[in-house]
Amino acid sequence: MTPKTPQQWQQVVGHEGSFQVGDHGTLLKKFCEGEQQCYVKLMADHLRPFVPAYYGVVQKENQDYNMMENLLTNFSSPYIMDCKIGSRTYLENELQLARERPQPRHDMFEKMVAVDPGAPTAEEQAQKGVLKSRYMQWRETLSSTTTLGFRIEGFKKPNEDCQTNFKKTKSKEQVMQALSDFVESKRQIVWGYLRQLKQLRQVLETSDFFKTHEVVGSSLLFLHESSGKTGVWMIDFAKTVALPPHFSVDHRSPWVEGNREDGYLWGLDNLIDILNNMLHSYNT
Ligand SMILES: Nc1ncnc2c1ncn2[C@@H]1O[C@H](COP(=O)(O)OP(=O)(O)OP(=O)(O)O)[C@@H](O)[C@H]1O
Ligand SMILES: O=P(O)(O)O[C@@H]1[C@H](O)[C@H](O)[C@@H](OP(=O)(O)O)[C@H](OP(=O)(O)O)[C@H]1O
Repeated sequence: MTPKTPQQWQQVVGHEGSFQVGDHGTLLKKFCEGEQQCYVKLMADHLRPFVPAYYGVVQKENQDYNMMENLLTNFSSPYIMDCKIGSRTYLENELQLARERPQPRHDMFEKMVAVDPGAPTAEEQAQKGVLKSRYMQWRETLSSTTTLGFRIEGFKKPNEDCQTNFKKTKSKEQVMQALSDFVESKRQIVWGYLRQLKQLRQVLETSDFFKTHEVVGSSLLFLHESSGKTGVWMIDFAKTVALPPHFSVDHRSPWVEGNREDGYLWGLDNLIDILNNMLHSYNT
């Protein structure tokens, strides 16, 4: 592991308190066994260049962590964006669990009401709670997850606060507007991202890992700096699970319960199309 300096890290979105900055350009994420298994397999897969390097499990103050590469150390003054890829953000077994043991969540009710006071049903209003699966589906349809197969979770520019106000960014035009803001309408940056996303798509089509896994709730982390340097990595495999033997998905077909489709490639196709449109619009 090559020591890298300076050590810097900023979290754009995701659970608070899950991360710690480690030594030598590493990042520690609270241990999740499923995620560990994915990283171990990914280190031996064609996808390896598109994921943070994984260094194993470490313990700190009685907490286990997965230790990985802090991707920000490759950049001096990074612009950072997190896009959640796929047409679905919850696992099929989460739906099953919600049916068997419904547990209305007050925190999710509050988050829902904060965005749209009219969104909860009469029953949800009465119990001041919503099921997680219902909340996640509501978030998907409110944003571009259902219609485009990806959504912008947030971004951060150097010396500015994080922007995370994208829950209602849904139409192609709204998404383009937000992406243009992130890249500050710079042709070279869009071009760099497009090149890397197309490479990623090619590698995904040949990856054994991707062939055999349902990839849900995973993000692409976009990093660039004003010099024109760009990079894209797949992160967050906490809800990426191995498919049963001989079970296959094409990552593009619509999801119906039981088919395990995640819409990952469909979302990536749409994201590439949108960036292509942006590139052409900057020409004129
Ligand atoms: N390897 C990495 N290098 C640099 N930054 C990272 C890395 N992994 C994660 N991050 C930062 O942390 C944020 C959250 O990461 P991640 O999606 O893994 O967390 P999470 O808590 O599992 O999220 P979710 O709420 O989607 O479950 C990302 O948006 C990014 O800003
Ligand atoms: O973005 P929001 O609107 O804040 O909603 C959260 C987001 O969907 C996370 O992806 C999800 O964690 P998982 O991906 O791990 O399910 C979390 O569930 P949680 O509260 O149960 O952690 C939600 O609260």
